[in-house]
Amino acid sequence: MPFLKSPARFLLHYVTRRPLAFALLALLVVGGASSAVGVQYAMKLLIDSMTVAAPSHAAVYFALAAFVGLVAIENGLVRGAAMLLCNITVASGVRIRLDMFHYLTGHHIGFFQNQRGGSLGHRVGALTGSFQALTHRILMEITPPLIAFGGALLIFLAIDWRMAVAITGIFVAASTGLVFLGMRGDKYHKAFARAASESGGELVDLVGNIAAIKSFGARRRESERLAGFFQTEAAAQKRGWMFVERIRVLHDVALVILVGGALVWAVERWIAGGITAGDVVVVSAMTFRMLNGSRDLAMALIDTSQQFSYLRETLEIVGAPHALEDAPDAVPLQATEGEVRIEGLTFGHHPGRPVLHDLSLEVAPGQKIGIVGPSGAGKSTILQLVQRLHDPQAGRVLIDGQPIDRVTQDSLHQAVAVVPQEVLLFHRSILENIRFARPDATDAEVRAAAEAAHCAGFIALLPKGYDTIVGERGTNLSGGQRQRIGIARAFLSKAPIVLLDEATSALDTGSEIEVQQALDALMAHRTVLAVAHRLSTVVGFDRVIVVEQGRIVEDGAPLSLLRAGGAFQRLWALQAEGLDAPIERREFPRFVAGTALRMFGLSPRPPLRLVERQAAG
Ligand SMILES: Nc1ncnc2c1ncn2[C@@H]1O[C@H](COP(=O)(O)OP(=O)(O)OP(=O)(O)O)[C@@H](O)[C@H]1O
Repeated sequence: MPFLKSPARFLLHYVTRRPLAFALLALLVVGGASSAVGVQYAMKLLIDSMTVAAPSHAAVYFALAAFVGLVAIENGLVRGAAMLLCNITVASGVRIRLDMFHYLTGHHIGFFQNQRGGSLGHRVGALTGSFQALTHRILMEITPPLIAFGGALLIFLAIDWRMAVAITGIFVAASTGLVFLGMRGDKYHKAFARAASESGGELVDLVGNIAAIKSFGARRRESERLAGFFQTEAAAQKRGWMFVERIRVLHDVALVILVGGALVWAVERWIAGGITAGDVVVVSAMTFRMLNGSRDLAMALIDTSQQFSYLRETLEIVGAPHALEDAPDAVPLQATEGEVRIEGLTFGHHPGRPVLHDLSLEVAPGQKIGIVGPSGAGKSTILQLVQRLHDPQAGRVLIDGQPIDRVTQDSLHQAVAVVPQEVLLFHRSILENIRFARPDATDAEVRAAAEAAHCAGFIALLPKGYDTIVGERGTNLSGGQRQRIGIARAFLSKAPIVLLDEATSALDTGSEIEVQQALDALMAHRTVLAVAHRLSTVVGFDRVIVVEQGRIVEDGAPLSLLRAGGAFQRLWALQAEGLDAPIERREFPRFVAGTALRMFGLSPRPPLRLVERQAAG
């Protein structure tokens, strides 16, 4: 999307999407502003026709008709322009937000981890506001005074060229002076924008963490903290606002002096017989209008420049190039069997600090493979690379023989269902949340998926069954229930490959049994890669790989690995002994006795294991 690179391109892109509407709008604006100039001239004609020695009624009525007619035309055109502008910008606002949402969601997952979600959403919404403000300023606040100035110049030239020169000088000096002064206030406006964004972000953060605030009884404390942000914002807002008001005062003083001066000059010229009474009226009215216009023009120019810089900043963030694009010749993945092949993967989040080292793995269709190992070994990273959430520095992943960086990301994600530790739910009904996995699924298919995932029982007990709204992020459901909704989604997606990332580790034993039953049903006839901390969950798997420091150190059937006396058996022994739990949770006397025995070389378990565990942990 090259139009995301600069504010001017952005504006032009959305203007040229509706060329006829914007052309008509420009015509209406120019017509309205020209009619306003015509009104001034008709006023002069009217007064002149009334103040001649022998007024002609026909000439008076003609001038009157021209005056009234032009007033009507001006208002009609301006109102028409405003209505058309409303229609165009509202419709463009919908398009802009949809385009931005589409582009934003194409960003790499790491992009979102480094941004505040609320502030990104706010920026996407604000782009519409910027487009509307800019089109309004340019068409309704900058173009009319410029046309009024051009028209006035012509009228003044017809009356007295010296006045034309004087008024041009004044107009240009007043506008540029105001713009110059106004730009000096830019720092205040930027400071206000920064403070407003910070306090807005704080507010969103607090509302999002309301449970923590309540559980720590921190309402008062947090509201005092928030007050600090609001006060900073208010002070910044006041500084910017008062700066503008002071400029206005300056301008008003200049306006009184200049209009007064122009009027005195015009009256003196009339006394000298150089110009007519109509000329005096039009000179004073035009001078007043132009000086007022110069202020509006200057304010609009300042505002436009601020909107441009805000737009530029937002486009730099939202419009940053996508780190992970579909290849230009990407085709949809044809995943029928569900074979996963990982070839020589080397990957690190930071260059020079690899998390995975030349890791290879073949998972046959329908095979269930458990991935175990110490914390930080790179287990979840393997799952992320199979989903192509990152591109590796070396190596590749193939699904049914197709390299995943040669297929479309959407088709890849449809073929790979993920059940994470924390299932993310939308503030929608249960039915919609499950159907999220496959929008064209019928109600019956959604219900069948829910049954298969052992959800039907608890859904039946909810106040509105499948139509119950789950609350933001699923807060109205228990952890185990959310997990089973996640499993129902995976059922519905019909993906041949399932990735489980510690799907049961956050659950209590009761919930775990229910979720495990749902998972067992899900895993049947699918290829499964499951990261597990509780080793008992992978005992029934076809294979287990042990990952340590980004390398596979052991690979085999769980029971044979248990007998092999290697890494898996060590992990198993540690877990069985509870040594991978924090010391304070362990049975203290047993720990002390065990340590004493080990000190005297009497321990049935070599102390090396403890040392290893501590080193790994
Ligand atoms: N977004 C990230 N940016 C930088 N480093 C990261 C990021 N995500 C993970 N890491 C690092 O990559 C390494 C592997 O992380 P990974 O989550 O794959 O480990 P894991 O084996 O799944 O651990 P655990 O069992 O604790 O979940 C860790 O050292 C971790 O700190």
